[in-house]
This record gives sequence, structure tokens and C-alpha cells, in this order.
Amino acid sequence: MPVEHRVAARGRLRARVVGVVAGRVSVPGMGQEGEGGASGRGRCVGWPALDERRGPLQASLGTLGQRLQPGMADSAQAQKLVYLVTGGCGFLGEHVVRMLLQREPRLGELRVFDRHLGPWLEELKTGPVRVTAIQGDVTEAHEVAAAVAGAHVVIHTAGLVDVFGRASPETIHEVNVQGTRNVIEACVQTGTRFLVYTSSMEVVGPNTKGHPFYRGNEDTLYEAVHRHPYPCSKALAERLVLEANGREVHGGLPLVTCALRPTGIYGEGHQIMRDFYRQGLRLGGWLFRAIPASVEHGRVYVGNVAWMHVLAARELERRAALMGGQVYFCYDGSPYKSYEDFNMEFLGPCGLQLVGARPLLPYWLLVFLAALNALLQWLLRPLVLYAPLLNPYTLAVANTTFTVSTDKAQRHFGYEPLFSWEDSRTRTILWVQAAGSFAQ
Ligand SMILES: NC(=O)C1=CN([C@@H]2O[C@H](COP(=O)(O)OP(=O)(O)OC[C@H]3O[C@@H](n4cnc5c(N)ncnc54)[C@H](O)[C@@H]3O)[C@@H](O)[C@H]2O)C=CC1
Ligand SMILES: CC(C)CCC[C@@H](C)[C@H]1CC[C@H]2[C@@H]3[C@H](O)CC4=CC(=O)CC[C@]4(C)[C@H]3CC[C@]12C
Repeated sequence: MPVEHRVAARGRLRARVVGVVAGRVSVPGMGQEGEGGASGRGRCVGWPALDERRGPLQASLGTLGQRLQPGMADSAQAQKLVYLVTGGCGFLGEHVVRMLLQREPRLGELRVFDRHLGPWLEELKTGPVRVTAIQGDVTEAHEVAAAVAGAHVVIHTAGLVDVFGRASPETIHEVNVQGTRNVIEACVQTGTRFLVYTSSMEVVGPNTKGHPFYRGNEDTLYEAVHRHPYPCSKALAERLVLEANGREVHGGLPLVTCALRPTGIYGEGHQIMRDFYRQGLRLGGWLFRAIPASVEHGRVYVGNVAWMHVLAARELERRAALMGGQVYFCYDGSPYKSYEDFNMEFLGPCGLQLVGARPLLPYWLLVFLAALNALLQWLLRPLVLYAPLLNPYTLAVANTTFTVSTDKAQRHFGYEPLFSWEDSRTRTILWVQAAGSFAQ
């Protein structure tokens, strides 16, 4: 039940302000210095150019890595800031929300904007920070503007993450590209100066040719060519965000933007992991290797992704010249492994086994099955939504090495992972076990 109802922002407010609850603030952490860098620019095959279209987690963030820096207490008293997190009820968004409450000392109000608000927001009502839940749609410009008005910082993580063909390409574009455009325009109109965008490694690759990206960084040359609507939309949206850096916002000051590019995120709330677990349980505890163990994936723990967002948002003002218009891969100490072997780090301790040192089916057969799935999806679309995990795109991503190795975020804004690999692994295992028992 909402604690209090109120209008959170000026303007034509149609976004529903569902409630105001208050959360907890604890201690911060931080770092320093830097330099310049490059941003990868992708090409979307079969998609219009930018200009042609207008258009169950507990507060488990712990005390790891907490460091109180000199001056933090002073600045905490000096100015309280309003943060807006779009997509704040999603897998990553919830972690960003909780991380801000725990580790952003200057937080005065936290606005959580999402199409679907989570009931867990109610838990956040006991602390000193006002949490404003706003039900709204990023594709509705006036709803976004109303939510942004008066915010100091926007963390834009809302997005349609669909590589399975559940949504149409147009819808993906509308949410990810037009939604991002609406966020930028809202910042410009209302005078909000700091915008952190959740991009994706998919902006770079894997490309349609299946070229490996091995221990790459933000400056690594790579032929970024996309066909799938999701990476196309993320690449277009990221470009919008980077190009908006330096635009004059209401009041005359420049907008400062940056984009964070997580690799495949895992952790508490990761639905695909939960799906693999349930599938394994249905198969009597067995999963069957489909992809060679030699294909490596970079993965990153959700808590560290959230932490990087919090740090980037905090440092954007002080390091505007350095960070503005920059992209940063999101990384941590998680080991490079194949997608399936990495999942087994969590599913193994939950009782599942991965059968086969090598793939059980020949690759050509997987390609055939993926193509068959795509055909069935198309044929059945008028009748039913058929959206299996295996399709030509997910097979290509799963079967292509994509690993990052970079310290740019460390150099530019002092990012160090907050959670060790051991801790990330333990937290994820506990969550999978709990999610599995709910499934029974
Ligand atoms: N899951 C992953 O492995 C990765 C995700 N990302 C990016 O991170 C961001 C968050 O992704 P996840 O948390 O995994 O996805 P998610 O689907 O769990 O969260 C997205 C949130 O955005 C909200 N949303 C969707 N459409 C909306 C709309 N029209 N208006 C308002 N809210 C809307 C959803 O309700 C949801 O709460 C996305 O931008 C995604 O592209 C980037 C790299 C990897
Ligand atoms: C048996 C199949 C061949 C195994 C299918 C696994 C796939 C469903 C997943 C393999 C790699 C994943 C993607 C990757 O982690 C990068 C991503 C980044 C994002 O921004 C969104 C999610 C995703 C595309 C992720 C989606 C699932 C996989 C394709």
C-alpha cells in the first residue's frame, strides 16, 4: 500500500505517481583521475539511420568495499540530490535503486520510474530518503518530462531486452531509441544536467560475421555490424546519448552524458539463469552442452554493474570534461568461460550437471534447429507466440567469443568492483536456490 500520494514533478503529469516511500542511506566508496577515449559506433543492417526516424532481491549489498573518502561527509551535508532511475523495477534497475539508497550519501530523493512497479518498493519506506514510485512509459514524452523535471541526475536503464522475438522490431525501437530520445529531450527541457545511460556490449558485438572480440577494450577496433533489432536499437540509443553530451539544457548549462556497456549480466533476479535452472530440474537434473567450452563470454555481476552506475553518476559533475560523451565497458573479476560453463558455476552447486565435454549435437544441426525455430515463430505468430531460447541470433551470440579487458572506468572515475567473484557467485547461488524452490 502506498504510503503517501503526491505529485512529484511539474508539467503535464500523466505518469502515475504511485507512492512515496523512504529508504536507507549508508556509507559511500570512491576513486579518481583519467584521460580521453573512443566510442564504438555500430552499423545496423536493414535499419533506418538515426535521423530518418523521429520519432526477489533483498537489500543484500553488504558492507564490502565501503570506503569513506575525505570530504564525503561534508558534501553529504552540503547538497541533497534528486536521482531518477528509469527501469528501476527491472533486474538491473532494482539493484541500482538499492545501491543508491545504500551508497549515495548525497541522495535526497529517489524517483523510480517504470512501466511496471514492483511491490518491493514498499520495503524502502523506513529510511530517511524519499523514494517516489512513478508508473510511466518512456515512450510517452510528457510522462518522461514530468518525471525528469527537478531531477539532478538521470540513470536511464529502462529498455526492452528481447533477443527472442517476443516483441516486434518496431516496439523494440520505440522503447529503446525513442524512449532514450525522450529522456534526453526531457533533460534538455527541464534543465537536468547529468545522464548515465545503460548501453550494452551488444552495441559492439558479436557482429553478424561471428568475429571474436577477445579481451577487447573501448578502443579495440571491431567491425560492429548488426541486423537484430535489439543491438541495433541499443547502438542507436547509445549514439543519441553520446551526441547529446554538451547540449545546452534549460538554464544554459551543458548536458553531461556517458554510456555504460555491461557484458552479459548475472546475479539475483536473472530470469534466463532461473529458466535454465528450471529446465534442468525438468530434465532430471541434466543440462546438455550445446556450445564448445572454448567459446568465452565476458559476464558481470549485477551488483557491480549497479555500483558502476552509482559511481559514474556521482562523478559526472566533477569529471565532466573527462567523462562527458564517453563509453565504458562494465566489467569485474568474473572468470571468462563459455556461457554454459559459467552458468554451471551457479547451477552446479544447485544440483544440476552439464553433460558432455563437447557439444552433443553437431553445430550444423543447431543452426538448422535455430532456423527451424525462427520459421516456426514466423508461421505461428498469427496464432501463438513461439519464442524459444534458441534462434539464429542467440546461437550466434552464444557461439562467439566476446570478452572485455579494460581499466577505463577505473582510470576515469575510480571504479573497482564492489563484489569479489566469490561473493558474486555465492549471492547468485543463494538466489537460484531460492528461485528454484519457488518453482516447485
Ligand atoms: N540483462 C543483460 O544481460 C544486459 C542488459 N543491458 C541493459 O540493461 C538495461 C536493463 O536490463 P535488464 O534489467 O536486464 O532488463 P529488465 O527487462 O529486467 O528491466 C528493464 C526494465 O525497464 C522497464 N521498461 C521496459 N519498457 C519500458 C517502458 N516503455 N517504459 C518504462 N519502463 C520500461 C521494464 O518494466 C523493466 O522493469 C537495459 O537497458 C538493457 O538493454 C545491457 C547489457 C546486458
Ligand atoms: C543453447 C543455446 C544455444 C544457448 C542460448 C543462450 C542465449 C540465450 C544467451 C547466450 C548469450 C546471451 C546474451 C549475452 O549475454 C549478451 C546480452 C546482452 C544484452 O544486452 C542483453 C542480453 C544478451 C543479448 C544475452 C541474451 C541471452 C544470450 C543470447
